[in-house]
Amino acid sequence: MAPPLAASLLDSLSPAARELLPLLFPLLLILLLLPCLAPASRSSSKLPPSPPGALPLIGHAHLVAALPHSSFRRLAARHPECGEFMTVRLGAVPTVVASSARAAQALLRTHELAFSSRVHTACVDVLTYGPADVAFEPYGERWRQSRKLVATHLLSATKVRAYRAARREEIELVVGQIRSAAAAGAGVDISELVRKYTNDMVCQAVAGRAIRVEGRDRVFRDLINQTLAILSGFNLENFYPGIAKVAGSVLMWPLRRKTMRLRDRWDDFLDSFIDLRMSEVGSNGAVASADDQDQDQDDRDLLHVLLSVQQEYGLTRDRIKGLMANMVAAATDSTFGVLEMAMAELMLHPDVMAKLQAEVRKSVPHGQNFVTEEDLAGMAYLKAVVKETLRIHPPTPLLPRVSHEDCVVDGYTIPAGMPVIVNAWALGRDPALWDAAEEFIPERFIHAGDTTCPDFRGMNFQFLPFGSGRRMCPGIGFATTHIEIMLANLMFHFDWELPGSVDTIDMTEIFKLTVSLKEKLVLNPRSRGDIIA
Ligand code: HEM
Repeated sequence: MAPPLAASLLDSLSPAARELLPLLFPLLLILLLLPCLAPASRSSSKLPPSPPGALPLIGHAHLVAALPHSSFRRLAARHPECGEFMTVRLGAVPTVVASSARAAQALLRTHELAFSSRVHTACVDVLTYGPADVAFEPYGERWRQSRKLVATHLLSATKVRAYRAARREEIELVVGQIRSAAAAGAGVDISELVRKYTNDMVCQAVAGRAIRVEGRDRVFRDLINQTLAILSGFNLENFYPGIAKVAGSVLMWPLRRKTMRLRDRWDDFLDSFIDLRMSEVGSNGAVASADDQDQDQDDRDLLHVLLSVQQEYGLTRDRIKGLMANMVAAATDSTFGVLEMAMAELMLHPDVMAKLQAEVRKSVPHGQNFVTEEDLAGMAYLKAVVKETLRIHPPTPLLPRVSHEDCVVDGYTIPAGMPVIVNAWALGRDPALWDAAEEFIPERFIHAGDTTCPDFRGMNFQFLPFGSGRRMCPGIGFATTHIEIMLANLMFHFDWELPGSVDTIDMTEIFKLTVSLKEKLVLNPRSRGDIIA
């Protein structure tokens, strides 16, 4: 999953390492050739087929461009023998890519347990405190415990409901900002507005309202951006683990130093929250801030809950930090990406936008000037628009797993420890499974009474925006509630136009583990002043 690999590799080297390169080269060559000189391993002959074009040293990396989901689909389509499963070599690492619904089902359902871990590297370990989070923690008892904690105390339907008032407050702020822009005849940066909204909401749910004080929400966003940049950038360990092991201290020094500095910033930031809460610990050992005392139990943020069960669950401080950082990072860009893409698609499809606005405006009782979460229940077209956005633009286009035991899948032997990727983006656009697969047509999700209409809860393998199986996303309810209520209000309050100088929307994507638009989405709002008091 490299940006053009050779260039990134050179960029990542320190000046000293670049000077050493001629000396290191023979060593690198021996390390790279070792697998070729060794007798073929028992299982390698049974790996899925590889597309042609692999080069010495870099394998298929030159064929994988900045949008790996799109490159993998192109490779699979060009070489029919690779259409379901293929083995691509990224640097020295063979990786199995699944590109069909049948292949996804084989990995994520039939052999679900064998593929329920994730690859992690030294950088991931540093940034995830171990790993001590949910997303990178290897499958096992500790992962189960962490997942249960966040599923119960952050992501359950009751908890999501408890943040209804905070959501409303946040959306009213956004609507107010857009209304001011509309009055001034100015454009609004939708990308920035919805990114801030999702980040603020998840930060509040994780660390409480104090997050907004002194611009700390901005610090959180910056930390997430830096973390995603490191995790999605070039890392020698991902492509040449052998070399990284032997010569890593020289070659990886710049990246390790950058990662450690970032981790120090995470530490300072998260420790400040934890210290503040600890200073509020009551005499009975229970964590209760002045704010919390009159808070409903369901309204307590994740940090509060983690501290109150710290002893019972044996949670270390690092684990608490790992879980907090993971929730904010996993929630922000994915949720924001759907809102941004939905608005972009609606602008490109004015007929869909008009139909959605009509549904939303009709569903809100006369005289009411805000779409409430109760109103959402009747909005079938809104839900279809969100689903269609998730189908055609899944914000996490690749589902990364690793096998933790040798496993025979469809006649191929995938050895323990091999990275496996399900290309969820390709599944959602497979012309064999979807009519007019490249078109944005929300109606495909609202055939009245049709129970075959695909759902995104992990059982329809042509539609996996949230993944599938025990590692599937635990944040579905949290995400869809935040997306639906914001989108409905954007449709209710405003009509939308492209800025005068622009005649279409640039849908070019950028990939940083999640996908979003490369250029920010700027639109001109027009207020529906007749409705708003
Ligand atoms: C539209 C928004 C979102 C999308 C499309 C999305 C998608 C995904 C996907 C595809 C995975 C990998 C699943 C797999 O390997 O099968 C995942 C994992 C995860 N997501 Fe989400 N996600 C979203 C929002 C959220 C939110 C709001 C949270 C939490 C507040 C969250 C927390 C997580 C966590 C913790 C994992 C790791 C689960 C594990 O490994 O056990 N996500 N998400």
